[in-house]
Amino acid sequence: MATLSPITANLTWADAAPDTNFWSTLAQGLLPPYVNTCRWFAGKARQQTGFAVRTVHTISLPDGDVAYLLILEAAYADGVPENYLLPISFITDHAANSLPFRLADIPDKGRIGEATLGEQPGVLIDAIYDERFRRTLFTAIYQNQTVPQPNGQLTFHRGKGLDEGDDALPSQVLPVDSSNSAMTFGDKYFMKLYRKLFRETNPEVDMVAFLTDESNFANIPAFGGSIVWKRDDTPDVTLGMVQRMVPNDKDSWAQTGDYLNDFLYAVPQRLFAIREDVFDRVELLGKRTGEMHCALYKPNADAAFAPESFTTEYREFLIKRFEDLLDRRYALLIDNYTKLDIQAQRLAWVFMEAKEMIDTFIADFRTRPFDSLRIRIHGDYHLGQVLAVSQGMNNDFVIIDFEGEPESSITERKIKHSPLKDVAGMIRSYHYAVSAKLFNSAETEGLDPDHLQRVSDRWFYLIRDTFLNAYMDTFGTPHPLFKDSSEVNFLLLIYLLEKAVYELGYEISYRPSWVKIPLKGIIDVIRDIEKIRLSDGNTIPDVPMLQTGLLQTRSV
Ligand SMILES: Nc1ncnc2c1ncn2[C@@H]1O[C@H](COP(=O)(O)OP(=O)(O)O)[C@@H](O)[C@H]1O
Ligand SMILES: O=P(O)(O)O[C@H]1O[C@H](CO)[C@@H](O[C@H]2O[C@H](CO)[C@@H](O)[C@H](O)[C@H]2O)[C@H](O)[C@H]1O
Repeated sequence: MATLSPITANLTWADAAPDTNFWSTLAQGLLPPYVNTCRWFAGKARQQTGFAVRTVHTISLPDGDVAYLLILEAAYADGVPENYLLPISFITDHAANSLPFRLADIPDKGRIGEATLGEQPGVLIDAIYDERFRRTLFTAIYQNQTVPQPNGQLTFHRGKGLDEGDDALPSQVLPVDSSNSAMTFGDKYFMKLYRKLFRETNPEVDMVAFLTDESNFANIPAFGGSIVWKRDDTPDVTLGMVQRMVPNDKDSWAQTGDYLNDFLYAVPQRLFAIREDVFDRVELLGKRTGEMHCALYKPNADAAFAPESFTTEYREFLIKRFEDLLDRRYALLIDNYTKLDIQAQRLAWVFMEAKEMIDTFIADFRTRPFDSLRIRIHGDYHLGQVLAVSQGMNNDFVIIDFEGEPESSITERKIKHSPLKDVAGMIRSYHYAVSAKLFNSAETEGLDPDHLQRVSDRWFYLIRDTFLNAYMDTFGTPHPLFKDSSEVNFLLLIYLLEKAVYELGYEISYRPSWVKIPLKGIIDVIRDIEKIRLSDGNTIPDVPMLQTGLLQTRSV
């Protein structure tokens, strides 16, 4: 908890909702330092100019107390402000012992700060750690409630995946650190509260509904309901979603980490060891990824999901977005350059020096003929988005988190792309997995970094090609979505580069010690672009395969 002086106000917590002075004191005092410690807050690396509580929704708790759903605006020196959802409860010292949960169990990251309100000392907490608040949200969904608020209404919608009789399940907060907050109910349901908010419905709800209702895709959790803030003449804002809980051993990031342990232990002995079942798992994930894209490819679907070609509009959108992303990343790198270690600084230089070449490569995308198709995709596909399931599904995978890239606007997240963007996401993730393991483990301390890099690359290329081959095999020929291997390779390079450049910002903002991983990913693509660059530098007639050449001989 931030060690700031407690705030004091004359009002009682129950009367706080309309008191703008109180919220403004909070937004200028306790909230900024607190929010800056939260994993879900994406503005840490930006120059913040202030916070403001824009809306306060009241949630009445079963014992007569209240919690509030704050819409907190974060403003920056550059760019538009962002809005975040912050549920908040006030636990008085007096009431602390009679609650259905123990204050001592709330982790520091859930404690906003001390306050004395109406002469009652206590602590302000993130309400997800308040069992009464969690229960109230779930009951409201179960009962399809609509709760009027001074600014619109909160609509709780119950989906098909929620069973009768499940209205009073014990709940807990999942200890995962990610862009949103996760809670579970009776180990049967999973609720996600979205943190960064947009003036539009969240694409995750559309995607989950389409994959369940239109395609019967079995490898996602069934839809259990949603929480939406509705106002007249303003687009709906999705605040949360419930899905069936998938009993999973771990996500594929953790599972790949386990497999990599075996690999890691062999490295100091100069052994290159990958178990056969690692390849089986990677192949299965390639197949499930292909099946997810088949399920999203419905030639007769309505406009939101119908396949589209590589129109000029899309190309211009992608180019503009990429150029903006690059500009922001170069600026972010310059601002944070001195905080990087020497190795990261070297990689950052190579990236900055390749700017012109990258610009030319992107520009080629403007005019290059493309006959491949675009569809709705997962959008933020990586190993952490795939749960490894053993119970009932026989060591299979379940794909989650269809929210898209946290940094993109919601409108952008609904734009159709080549599914190779997801494929690139997973390839990047394998690169992350091996890099994080080999370069951050005690077992490899003191080993020659160049040797480690070679070993890491070898693992990565083998796994990447195994994944790609299994993915491609899922569709049969001719491929419904990709015209030929040259288009596949060009698109993969462009999406790999875009993803790694995106990740660079993610790491600078959230995990500065991992910045080297996406930088290395960027440099790898730059090397591939260098290979295919023609002396006249204008167009690339045929794009050869990345590194190992497996795709080159494949027909698609
Ligand atoms: N349906 C589910 N069943 C069980 N666990 C889940 C489910 N959905 C998500 N999780 C767990 O919660 C974590 C966060 O969920 P995710 O959808 O990725 O949220 P975020 O948008 O915050 O990244 C996942 O990594 C996974 O461990
Ligand atoms: O919070 P989300 O799951 O929506 O996604 C964000 O966080 C991810 C990290 O948790 C981030 O993924 C990056 O790190 C992963 C390892 O932790 C790695 O597997 C991914 O390849 C890498 O992109 C993701 O980019 C971000 O959007």
